[in-house]
Amino acid sequence: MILITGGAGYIGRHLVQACIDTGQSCAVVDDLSNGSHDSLPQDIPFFRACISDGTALRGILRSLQVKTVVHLAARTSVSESIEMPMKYYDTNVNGTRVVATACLVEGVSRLIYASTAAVYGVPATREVTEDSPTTPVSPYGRSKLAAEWILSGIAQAEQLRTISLRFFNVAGGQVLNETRTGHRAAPHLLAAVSRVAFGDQPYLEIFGDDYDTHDGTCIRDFIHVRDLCSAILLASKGGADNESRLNIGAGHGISVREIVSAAENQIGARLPCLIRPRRPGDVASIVANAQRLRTLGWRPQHSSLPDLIGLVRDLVGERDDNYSGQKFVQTNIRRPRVPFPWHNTPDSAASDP
Ligand SMILES: NC(=O)c1ccc[n+]([C@@H]2O[C@H](COP(=O)([O-])OP(=O)(O)OC[C@H]3O[C@@H](n4cnc5c(N)ncnc54)[C@H](O)[C@@H]3O)[C@@H](O)[C@H]2O)c1
Ligand SMILES: O=c1ccn([C@@H]2O[C@H](COP(=O)(O)OP(=O)(O)O[C@H]3O[C@H](CO)[C@H](O)[C@H](O)[C@H]3O)[C@@H](O)[C@H]2O)c(=O)[nH]1
Repeated sequence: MILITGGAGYIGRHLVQACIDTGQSCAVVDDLSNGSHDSLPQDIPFFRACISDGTALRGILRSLQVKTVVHLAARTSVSESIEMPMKYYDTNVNGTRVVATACLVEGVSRLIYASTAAVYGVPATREVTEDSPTTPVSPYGRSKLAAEWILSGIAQAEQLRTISLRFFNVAGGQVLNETRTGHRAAPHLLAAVSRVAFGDQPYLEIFGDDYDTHDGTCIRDFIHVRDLCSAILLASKGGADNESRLNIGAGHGISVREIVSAAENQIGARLPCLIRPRRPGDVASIVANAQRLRTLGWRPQHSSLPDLIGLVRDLVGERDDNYSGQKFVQTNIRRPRVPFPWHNTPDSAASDP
């Protein structure tokens, strides 16, 4: 039995589905601060609790005889962490300490921790390996790294095996109709592109086009959430027990502009875009060296650019209400608020279109 903290969130609900698909039993604990119980199958044991409540956690671990915990619950926005750092240290550092303590007391064998590429900060090399320096530039990244340190310290002293999986930019399978399903609109790039494509958001804000990259926009390593889940399941079955930290990325960099252009090609319409100032906490470029993960037999199956972008169009078909692909394109043709994405002037970018 695997207990997934934060299992009602974006990655969590995909992980629950991956468990079901592979016959792995699982349960979820989540305080629903940014998740939705409705997005989980009814027969998955669900406990509404905060990870900082050690008594509740211990009771859940004991009653289900949990042997593996996948710890996803966290505050996850880089920009929010700059505005509200204590919220991040409370949940991400103290919350992880409480989860680890409960695991130790209840005899859990393996704790798999959702860390992040944000622990590397501004990389000195094009690709980062697990041994690259960790110099996070946001409270989010610092809080996730501090939690990694707690876990590696425990692993050296106690029976609990811990591994930090450093997720790069997870994409795909976003919730549509976010407001209707009670999810907060995800700030991630691919989610925002999908919203603009569906007409749920009037335009895409591109945060900075003056970075030192080939097209001036930031470069990220996007990994499809299904590929991410297969890596988590590999670790949950002991396939990464010799590692203490692992990069989980596809291993290739894609710029914000490349994402937008690929989406435009897929849907046959322009995405209205506005160039905004750089977003605090963003780094110009970060790409995983995922060689260690590959050595364990993992390969990305869904994380190529066409696969990632294909989702935008595929989702149009999934949407059950008024959005056929035809209407979708018309929506964008009829309602462009910015005539040509890349040509807005600094003046026009200063105010909303
Ligand atoms: N999405 C990404 O691109 C990405 C990249 C790197 C790392 N990660 C990490 O993966 C994990 C999951 O991210 P996500 O994108 O699914 O985020 P999410 O916000 O969708 O999911 C997090 C879940 O944790 C729950 N939660 C938050 N605080 C809690 C608390 N105190 N007690 C119990 N539950 C709580 C929320 O309700 C939510 O359901 C996080 O640890 C995040 O740092 C995500
Ligand atoms: O509407 C948007 C959203 C994003 N971006 C840009 O797209 C890139 C990716 O931004 P995301 O918000 O999608 O992702 P981040 O790289 O900021 O962070 C994500 O990946 C990190 C790991 O690399 C963290 O773990 C974090 O939880 C997760 O949000 C950044 O350059 C950002 O400025 C835009 O231009 N417009």
